[in-house]
Order: sequence, then C-alpha cells, then structure tokens
Amino acid sequence: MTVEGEILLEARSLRKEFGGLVAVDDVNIQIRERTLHSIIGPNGAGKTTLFNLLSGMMRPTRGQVYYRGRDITNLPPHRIAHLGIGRSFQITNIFPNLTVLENIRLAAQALGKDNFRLFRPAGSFRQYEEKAYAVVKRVGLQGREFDLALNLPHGDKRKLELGIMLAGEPQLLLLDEPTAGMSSEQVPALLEIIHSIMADGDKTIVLVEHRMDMVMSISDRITVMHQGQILAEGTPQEIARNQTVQSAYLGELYGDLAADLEDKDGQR
Ligand SMILES: Nc1ncnc2c1ncn2[C@@H]1O[C@H](COP(=O)(O)OP(=O)(O)OP(=O)(O)O)[C@@H](O)[C@H]1O
Repeated sequence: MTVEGEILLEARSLRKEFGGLVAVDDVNIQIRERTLHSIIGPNGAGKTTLFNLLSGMMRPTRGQVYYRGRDITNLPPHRIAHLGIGRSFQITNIFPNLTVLENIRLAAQALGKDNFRLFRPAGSFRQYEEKAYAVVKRVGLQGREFDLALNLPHGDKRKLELGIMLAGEPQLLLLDEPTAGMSSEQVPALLEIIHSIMADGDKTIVLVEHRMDMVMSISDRITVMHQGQILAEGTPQEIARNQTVQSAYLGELYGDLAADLEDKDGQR
C-alpha cells in the first residue's frame, strides 16, 4: 500500500478550448506525492489535452497548474522538465540513429550542468555513461545497449522512451499510454518497470491508459474523464462500483471488473 503524501501537482479550473470545442472543461485535479494516479475515459474525453496542459506543452485557455504549490501555468516545457516533471512523448523524443545507450546518456547529460560545454572532463562523461548503464538495466534493455534505436522492436522502443525519461530523474512521470501498440505479451515487462519505479518510494506517476485490467491493478487512484470533465474520482474499487461511471464508460466491462475486485478484496 502506498503512503500518500502532500499534493504534488494540482490543476485548478483548467480549461482548453479549440475553436468552439471544449476539450478540457474547468478541470480540478490533485495528484498526491508517491501515488500512481490514472486518468481514464473514452476516446476524445480530453486526457491527452490535460497531459499537454500539465506538462506545459499547451497553454490553457484559462485556469492554473501548480507543482509543489508553485504556479507553473505559463512556464515553457523545458523549465517544467527541470522542476522534475517528466513526460512521455510516444517515441518522438528518441534519436533513431543513436544507440540505446547514447539516447539515454544524452538525456542524463541534458539534466547535468555541463551539457553545453565543448570540452567536458572525461570524469563527467564516465559518470553519465555509468548512469546510462544503470537506466538501461532498469528498463530491461540489457543486451540492446549498442543497438540503434531505429532497429528496436516496438515494445523495446517504449522501454527506451521510459529510460530517456528516467535518465532525467523526474519526481513526477506523466505517462501517456505507455502500452500503446504493445502486444499483450509485452505488457507485463512494462508493468514490472512501472512497479519498480513506484517501489523507489519517492516517485509519482500520472498514467493515461486504455488497458482497464492494468489500470485497475496498479492504480492508487483513478480519475474518470468524460467530455472534458471529471466524472468521478476514487480508488479502483470505488470507480468499478460507481454507477455513473458504469453507465457512461465501463458499461459491460463492469461485470468482469467488479468480480475481479471482489476476488482481490477477498484475498486481502
Ligand atoms: N490540437 C487540437 N485541435 C483541435 N481539436 C483538438 C486538438 N487536440 C485535441 N482536440 C480535440 O479535443 C478533444 C479531446 O481530445 P484528446 O486527444 O485530449 O482526448 P483523449 O481523451 O486523449 O482521447 P484518446 O483516448 O482518443 O487519445 C477531442 O474532441 C479532440 O478531437
């Protein structure tokens, strides 16, 4: 059981309009430290837009985002990243012609203070290399260190993406569908990595994910979005039993989920 901490990230009356369309409709959400907080909802519910607002990739129409109590609403994405918020970009931040190790080492160097110095001391290079190796191991890419990123199978690309993020030492990880495009056989390895990140005891993860079994099994809290608004929030058990959620979203899935959760409750 995770020990919940202070509020790490908070959105207040956060709104994003695209022309006449309200993608995020005055959303209030609080993410507590050391929790795995999932955001679910049907296609077009506004989950990715919310992520873009939280990570500074998009400016809200109105409303605020606070990180550790500090207003970060209009900070550029790189400043937000330096505060300790990492965000997955669904593969686009991978350099395809660099190796796995180089990709991760660059991300580690980008965090360091001497990334723009032309003549770096050899010691600091070694330090980044060592850190990169540790991350490679962490995301289960041992044996693939010297493969070009472009040659990795899809599941390994997703692991590399996580590795690049971890090399930046974020306190908060925003993961947008980390299992997208993965086969069911590849999912457990990714789940294990997510579990190990949470086991560090100092990390917080916000996860957008469509695989309901995964969301229900790993989340501490779940927020359900629907048409840009928050429909419900609670523990996986509360969400699975929530009547409004059932009719709006979970539908026929509910029967299986409720049975699963009853089983888990019974085993505790
Ligand atoms: N850049 C954009 N310009 C115009 N409309 C957009 C833009 N981005 C998102 N939208 C619209 O905003 C709404 C919310 O989209 P968003 O991608 O945030 O939903 P989502 O919950 O992440 O969906 P999915 O699960 O399909 O990824 C949708 O109606 C979408 O078409």
